[in-house]
Amino acid sequence: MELRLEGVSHHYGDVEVIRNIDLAIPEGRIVCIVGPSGCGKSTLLRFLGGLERPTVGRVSQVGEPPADSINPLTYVFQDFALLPWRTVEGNISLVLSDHGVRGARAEAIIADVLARTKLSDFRKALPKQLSGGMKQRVAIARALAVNPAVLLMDEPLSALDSQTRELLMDDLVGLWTRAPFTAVYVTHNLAEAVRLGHRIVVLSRRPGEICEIVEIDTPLNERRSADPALERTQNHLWALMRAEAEAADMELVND
Ligand SMILES: Nc1ncnc2c1ncn2[C@@H]1O[C@H](COP(=O)(O)OP(=O)(O)OP(=O)(O)O)[C@@H](O)[C@H]1O
Repeated sequence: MELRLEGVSHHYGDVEVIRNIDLAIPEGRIVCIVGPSGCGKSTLLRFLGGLERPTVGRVSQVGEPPADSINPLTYVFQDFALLPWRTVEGNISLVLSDHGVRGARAEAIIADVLARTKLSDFRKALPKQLSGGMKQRVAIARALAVNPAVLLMDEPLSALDSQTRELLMDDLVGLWTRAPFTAVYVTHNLAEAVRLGHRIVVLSRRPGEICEIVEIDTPLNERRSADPALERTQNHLWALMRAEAEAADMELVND
């Protein structure tokens, strides 16, 4: 299933936050959205997930979600959003039972996603017993459990230290390489974007318009952190964003 934004603009009251966005999220690809604070990245993600509607324009789903998809559009948030009183498996079983999936089918799904996210030994742990990286693995496992057509990820690694971010990026690359998924990945971090994005959408400061869409052909599992071509792409992205980020900073100060 593909997602499309066509001619999307949005106002909150008198404030124009998004202007004239046309964007496709192709099946089996990770599309990163980068841009300065307040440019409308999370708002776009809410439109894509159907949580909110744009003032102008169309958000559409093209094609069908996988037949066994339990929740076609699933979010992963920066703050993990785990229930502290439920174990790792309890957090995952809850979203399954919310969709009527229980018993042996739920057990099989939970075992599968825990194995894929290297959490099998932690199924009985409570969130407070886990590091930040492990908590985010649980959130990713929970999202994968519903076999989404599109994963909507809002700064999923921002709350983590840099080493943990590296490990989680490796995990996401491994997960995608073994079973390609479709994702929209909002981030401030350009290193994450060039590591994980097949397509990187650079937004201007508010109102967010598309400055450029950068495609990266290097397969995800061949991308290395010191790769000169990726560094060039990252520098190019930063050159696009720098003036916008500075101007956005000034706007925040003056708000
Ligand atoms: N529900 C709302 N009501 C009014 N204004 C809103 C609402 N949600 C977001 N905004 C404003 O819309 C603009 C875009 O917000 P959004 O959170 O989408 O930006 P962002 O690019 O994700 O920001 P950041 O990078 O800081 O997370 C901001 O100016 C924000 O204050």
